Amino acid sequence: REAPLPLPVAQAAVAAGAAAVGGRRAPVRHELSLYFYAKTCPGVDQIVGNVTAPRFRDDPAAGPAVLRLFYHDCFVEGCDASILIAPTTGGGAAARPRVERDVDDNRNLPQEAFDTVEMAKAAVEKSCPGVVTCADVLALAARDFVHLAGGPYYAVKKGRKDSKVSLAGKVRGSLPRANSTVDELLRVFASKGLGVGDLVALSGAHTVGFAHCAHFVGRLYDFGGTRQADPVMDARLVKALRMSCPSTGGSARVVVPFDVSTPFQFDHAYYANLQARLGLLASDQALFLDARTRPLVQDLAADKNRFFQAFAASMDRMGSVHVKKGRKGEVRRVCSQHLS
Ligand code: HEM
Ligand SMILES: [Ca+2]
Ligand SMILES: [Ca+2]
Repeated sequence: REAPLPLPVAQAAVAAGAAAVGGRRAPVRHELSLYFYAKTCPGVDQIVGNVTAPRFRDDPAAGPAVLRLFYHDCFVEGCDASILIAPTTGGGAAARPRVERDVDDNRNLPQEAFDTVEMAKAAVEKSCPGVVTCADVLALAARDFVHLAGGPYYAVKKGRKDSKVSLAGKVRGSLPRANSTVDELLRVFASKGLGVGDLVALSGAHTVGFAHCAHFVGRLYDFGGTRQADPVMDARLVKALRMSCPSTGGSARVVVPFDVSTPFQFDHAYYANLQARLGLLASDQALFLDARTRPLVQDLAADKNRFFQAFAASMDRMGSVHVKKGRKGEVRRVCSQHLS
């Protein structure tokens, strides 16, 4: 298969997301419900949809960015909108408490993702003031963007409370890195109650969106101290990526697509790319190299519908991680600020 190279180089874009392949059930957590707002805000899905659809049209980069935001929320202290709390300003940098967004792993989450959630929340507040949480709005918006990009439409359960805190210290160890091994990926996912099927399916979110050079440049010039490119990466891809990402002196703003064949379409091309050694991050390509995940990659590469089903099921599980209920949480009015 000829992959269309060289790659387009776009200016900074962002996103988040992933899916899961069948198999193991996550442990039962707090129960969310499709009908949580049936009496208090029955139109909530529609209201959010009225914001996400025009956003996708006007600024397609907001889609992957919001999907990634949802993932970064759920993996740190559960799906509680803790990621949305804005860094405080003034009072001197040393004095202010550091929030999740202050941590390196979250710094390049684009502002447009936060703005999109804030717009959807504002629309919901107009119809149902003080009722729907930011955590639920984020889950709905992520679903919408998957669907708008051509992915599956799945029902989103609701009833998450927003967090009362956002602490920088909670991020470390909760998010895998671009060079994580499959062992590490599995360990982090397991700590959220997610299994190997979830890891493979949710990683399929990298069928859309872009990454900054810093996350994969180590594979291009000096892999493991060899002064060579990662031998696993397709040589044409190495060449194309080197054009976008010089070994020194490149722009920190350059981004390249995860999926060289259909970067804007939510399809199952990600998995065929892994088979063709066109995975961008080491953590992506590793899913095809490891015997535990390779059969799942092959399975999803072969069947788009199976990927869509697995992704939807895993998004449901990821969206239920450590959900807060009752007085353990709040319903924020503005997603970037706690109530008090
Ligand atoms: C399995 C472990 C994962 C690792 C190591 C990982 C790592 C990364 C990295 C390094 C980037 C590039 C960020 C940048 O340079 O701006 C990225 C982007 C992205 N991630 Fe992941 N990710 C993982 C799982 C997930 C999951 C579970 C989802 C969602 C379900 C997801 C959705 C995305 C999306 C959509 C983007 C593109 C963002 C954009 O274009 O704005 N990722 N990821
Ligand atoms: Ca969170
Ligand atoms: Ca794609």
